[in-house]
Amino acid sequence: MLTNPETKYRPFNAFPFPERTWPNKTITQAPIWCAVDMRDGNQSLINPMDHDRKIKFFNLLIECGFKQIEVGFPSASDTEFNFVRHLIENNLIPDDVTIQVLTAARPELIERTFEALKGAKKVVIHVYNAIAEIFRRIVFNKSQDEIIEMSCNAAQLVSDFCEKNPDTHWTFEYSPENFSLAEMDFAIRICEAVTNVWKPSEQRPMIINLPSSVESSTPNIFADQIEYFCTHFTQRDKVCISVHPHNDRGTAIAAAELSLLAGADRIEGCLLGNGERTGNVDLIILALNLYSQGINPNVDFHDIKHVAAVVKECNELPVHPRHPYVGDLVFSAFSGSHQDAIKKGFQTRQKQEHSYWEMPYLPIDPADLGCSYEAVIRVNSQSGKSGSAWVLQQNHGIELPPHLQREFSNVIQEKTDQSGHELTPAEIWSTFREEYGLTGQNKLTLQEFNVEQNSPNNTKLKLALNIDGKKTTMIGEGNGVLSAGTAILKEKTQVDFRIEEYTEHTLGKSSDSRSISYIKCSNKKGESCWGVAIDNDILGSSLKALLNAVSKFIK
Ligand SMILES: CC(=O)SCCNC(=O)CCNC(=O)[C@H](O)C(C)(C)COP(=O)(O)OP(=O)(O)OC[C@H]1O[C@@H](n2cnc3c(N)ncnc32)[C@H](O)[C@@H]1OP(=O)(O)O
Ligand SMILES: CC(C)C(=O)C(=O)O
Repeated sequence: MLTNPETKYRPFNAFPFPERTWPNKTITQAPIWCAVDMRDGNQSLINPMDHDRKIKFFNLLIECGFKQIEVGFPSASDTEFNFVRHLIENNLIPDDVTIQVLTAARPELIERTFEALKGAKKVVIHVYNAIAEIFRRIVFNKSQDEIIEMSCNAAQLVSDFCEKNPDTHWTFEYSPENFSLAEMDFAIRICEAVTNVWKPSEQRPMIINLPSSVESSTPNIFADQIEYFCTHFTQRDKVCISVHPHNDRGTAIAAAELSLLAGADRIEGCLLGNGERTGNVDLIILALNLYSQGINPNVDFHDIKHVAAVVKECNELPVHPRHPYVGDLVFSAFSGSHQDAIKKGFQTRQKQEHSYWEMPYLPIDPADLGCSYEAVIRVNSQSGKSGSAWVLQQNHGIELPPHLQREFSNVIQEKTDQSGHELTPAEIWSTFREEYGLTGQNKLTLQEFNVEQNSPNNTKLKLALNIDGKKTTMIGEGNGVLSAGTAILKEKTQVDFRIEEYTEHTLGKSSDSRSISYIKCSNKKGESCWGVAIDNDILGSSLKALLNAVSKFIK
């Protein structure tokens, strides 16, 4: 039996901070990014990355334009240690990239970490220890002062190692782990103490990284914590403030964005949000959120499918089809009213005078991420007339007349209702061809024709037809080719019909483009049929479309 939550859980103990200013701010520029996939991401994998997967991930992060990359926890294992050595010894770190490594505040781990870093050009040396009350009590059994002493001793040791390795450009980073669970004044006190040991300067800059190691509150509270820290930390101008949001409540993105309003300069996270438990904040989402607001994120995801494929391979984890910007379904509309709006959006875009992206239901242009427009509309039983019309337009250049869109949509609806499945573009195309006579398997097929224009209002047409396999030649007259054809077909088939609608256009833009004609005929019983045909010339396509429509009246 479940216990009542009120007897088991307590609400987050937020602190009052009415001086907050972040709600009135907006984000105007990208933060400094640090990708921690190869450390925080890696430590959460079922099978941590081996050397080859790490190299692949490192190269991907460089391709995407990350300039700070946490490459590992060198004291954790030989794989981690050797990987860092491999990068340094083989000169694999571009000059504009700084590697970052993590160590706990333990002397033997710090020593091993510096061994791994010998000969590196630029390094962020990142030290952490947990500071929240529950960790002080349960994990360390230490008082606040003892925890400060542990951090400062570690900071001093790090500083000594840096002094001994002056050829490397060092940046210090300190993370008061589980900052967001800690008492704010204690977090500030411990960071002031570490800063006093490190004495940051231009030569030895310092980052204070404020993690929500376990996300435990709503994102506005995290933003308050960040603003409180930034406004109460006495050496704010000497340090870069970084955040490291985890996603336990599913709000890491919001927490990261609000923390930028609250004063953070830098964000640590992972591609696709990999990381401990529910993951770290997803850097792809954050960057593309900025991009779609007209802010240059300073990282490049122009081929998002490639990025996702490498991340999937290295992490051995799947990507959810609804994952923002990346999932297979995020640029696809199945539902009719969405499809209609998107189709109209693309039509409007061809005529619009400005270049801004204004597209119903598509907050970002899929083409900017290397995705095609083909899949923005997919067809199932939730779809409407614009769905199948879009598929024909995108794949075959076909511009269905509005009434035919409606009629074809009913045909497709019947199929999707029956099958319960999506119809692929190939299935939609073959249904269209069968339905409107484009397969060439009709009662009436055209062999040859000849047109004589006797006067502006008199056309003589000679048609060589195949009717149910038998060849017949007939002659008829009318005020145009279609009326002459109608006269011939009425006589030959004994069907009393008339042409209700006729449209044609070229398929493609070159001089040898083919023509497509659409004809709707109705008979005395009030039945109507559409025929469609494609031919090298417009007379051929219109006569064939007529035959295709009339064929349907012949049982
Ligand atoms: C929030 C984070 O993601 S922090 C990063 C966490 N990442 C990892 O742990 C991955 C890499 N880690 C490892 O491979 C291993 O933990 C190692 C090799 C580094 C260390 O392994 P071990 O020596 O077995 O230590 P273990 O992992 O059990 O750590 C627990 C000990 O470290 C202490 N400790 C934990 N964090 C810290 C810290 N930041 N600073 C100082 N001591 C710490 C604990 O109090 C405990 O000490 P105790 O045994 O005296 O009680
Ligand atoms: C080491 C720190 C930054 C960390 O990974 C966390 O707190 O989640």
